[in-house]
Amino acid sequence: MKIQDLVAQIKKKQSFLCVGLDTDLDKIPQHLLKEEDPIFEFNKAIIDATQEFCVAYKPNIAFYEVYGLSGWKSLEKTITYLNANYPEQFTIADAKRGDIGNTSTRYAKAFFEELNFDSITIAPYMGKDSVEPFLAFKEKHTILLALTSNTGAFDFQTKIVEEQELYKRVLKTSKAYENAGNLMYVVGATKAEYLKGIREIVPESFLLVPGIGAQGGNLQEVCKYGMTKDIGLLINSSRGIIYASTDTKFAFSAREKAKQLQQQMHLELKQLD
Ligand SMILES: O=C(O)c1cc(=O)[nH]c(=O)n1[C@@H]1O[C@H](COP(=O)(O)O)[C@@H](O)[C@H]1O
Repeated sequence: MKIQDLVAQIKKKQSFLCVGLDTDLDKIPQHLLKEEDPIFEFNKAIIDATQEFCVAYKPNIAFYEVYGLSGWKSLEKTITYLNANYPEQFTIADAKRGDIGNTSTRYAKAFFEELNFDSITIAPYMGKDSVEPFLAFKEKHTILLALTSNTGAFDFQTKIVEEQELYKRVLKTSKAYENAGNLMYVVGATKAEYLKGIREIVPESFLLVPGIGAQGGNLQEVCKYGMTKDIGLLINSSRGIIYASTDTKFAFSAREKAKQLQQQMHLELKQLD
């Protein structure tokens, strides 16, 4: 998907919400466990119930890998369902990959070609030749971890390297990569106060912002410092939406949560007009 198409969807739906499909068999409603593929049935119900209020879905791959072959099948069915029924939705494989060049190319083919995701999350630690194989794919997007939402972010990302915080160096250095136009960045909602400085380096790039809801990040704070004239934000919520309730009304509860967030986003977007 092209960025212009994503921006058009955001404006049309008045939402820059990404729903995280971190689907856990221990947390989904128990009545689904009798289905042949409970993970897919859960995802399908959540997608159908929330799609009106969001513009993106982000399955975190760990939640599928943990179930081996059957988990991969559930993931494949989920992305196929999304692409077939809601092709306007931007899809993110939250896989946090990155390796030497030829290996990165295999990861890119797996998620961009075999599974047909629009984007993938990538760790920048191995540098240019580990990231560029992902950037080589046209109309696909590489979402580089910049400043993450967890406390461990302070172990390395905020440390000074050549007179600058490492996450700022990641932003600056990656801007010079080949096909850098395909880059987006992850910035945790719990680090909203850093967004002003981040926008000085990447004024227009789209940011994937996880960490509202369960992790305590604040949507208004993120918008205040992170929003651009073309919005430039995808705000993710996983547990806060998909486990809003765990009874037979789970899909309706998820829809209500997504709707609440969409309404808050609508208010933020009105300020851009
Ligand atoms: O890349 C991510 O999506 C990510 C980066 C980050 O810094 N923090 C973070 O929480 N995430 C992911 O975003 C999701 C957050 O889930 P909730 O806290 O349940 O909304 C999980 O899938 C995390 O793996």
